[in-house]
Amino acid sequence: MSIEVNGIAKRFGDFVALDDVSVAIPTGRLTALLGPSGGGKSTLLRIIAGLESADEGTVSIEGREATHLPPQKRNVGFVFQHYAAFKHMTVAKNIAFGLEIRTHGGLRPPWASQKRAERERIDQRVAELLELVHLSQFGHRLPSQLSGGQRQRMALARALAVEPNVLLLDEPFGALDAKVRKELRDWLRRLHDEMHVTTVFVTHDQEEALEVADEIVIINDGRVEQIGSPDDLYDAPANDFVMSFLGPVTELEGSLVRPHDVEVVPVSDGGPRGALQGTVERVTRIGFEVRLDVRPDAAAPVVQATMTRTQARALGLDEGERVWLRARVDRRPVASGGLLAVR
Ligand SMILES: Nc1ncnc2c1ncn2[C@@H]1O[C@H](COP(=O)(O)OP(=O)(O)OP(=O)(O)O)[C@@H](O)[C@H]1O
Repeated sequence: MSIEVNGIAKRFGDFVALDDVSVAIPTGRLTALLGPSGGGKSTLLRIIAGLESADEGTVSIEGREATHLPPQKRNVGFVFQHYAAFKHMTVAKNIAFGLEIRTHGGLRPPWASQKRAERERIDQRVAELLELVHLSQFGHRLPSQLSGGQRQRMALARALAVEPNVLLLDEPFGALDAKVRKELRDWLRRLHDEMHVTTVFVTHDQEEALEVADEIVIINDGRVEQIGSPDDLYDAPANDFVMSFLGPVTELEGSLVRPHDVEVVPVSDGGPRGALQGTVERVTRIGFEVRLDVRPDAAAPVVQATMTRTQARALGLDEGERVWLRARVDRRPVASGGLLAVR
């Protein structure tokens, strides 16, 4: 394991931000800390980085006890949502900064020949990093002359420059628009496949986590709800919270089910007897998908079902149509009160 967090507790005054959190993050993987706003994701990441200290518990990085180590001794790279670049330095200089500090602590080496050799080594490394983040032609620009997405890639290059054991990213694409976010997400996955640096990133975006991460840690209200691969979590959620957080859910005969797992058959077609009967109240077309709101005859909440346009057309489904409803898969009993069901 690359990072082991054990029994971490963190309070801000009376407020419990993290409560007995234990997580083991495997080496070389891309792990997402996912959960709703205020759940404690950033606090956990900052404790791993050493930017915040825990009230209880331990952190070890690459097998080394790190609970009381300062951030600069942990060999971690860090990227925030809003990256603070040195505005007056070029992109290349920004990336070189960490390398220069590391090699000679900011002091000039005494001999001219030494200085030249070192300069060449750093320049070469910066050129490699610029290529890695696809910014080769932008090295001479100032950060203000880059787009938001390019700036975040520069931030990643800077974090990677010192060859960290672990890369920690706090909503790295959070401030960007949806299209750029999506591009950077694909790019991060490819970059990770090339580099295999153990990476932990915070996100509140389910799709981002499901698409990019090898492992997902779901954090809510200062606690870990579940840890697993995207498939594990999606197919076998540990509880209603995880199920509802990872995708849409609807209530069908007292159980939670995903709308695309609701089978809808017109009553006129015979249909699966014994299922719930209802009337299609609304048909909404969203891109290739069709969403149906069906009001059951029995006193029960409206059921949502989704299917492709082709399926909807083949079934001839329209508003006012009488239909049978049935779940295609096992369902989860609804938590008391059914608060998580879509109504
Ligand atoms: N320095 C602080 N002082 C007081 N409260 C804090 C401090 N830092 C965080 N908190 C509180 O701790 C809780 C967890 O915050 P944290 O930033 O870890 O959540 P998060 O899951 O990362 O949320 P978001 O997605 O909104 O960033 C929040 O309720 C926040 O208000």
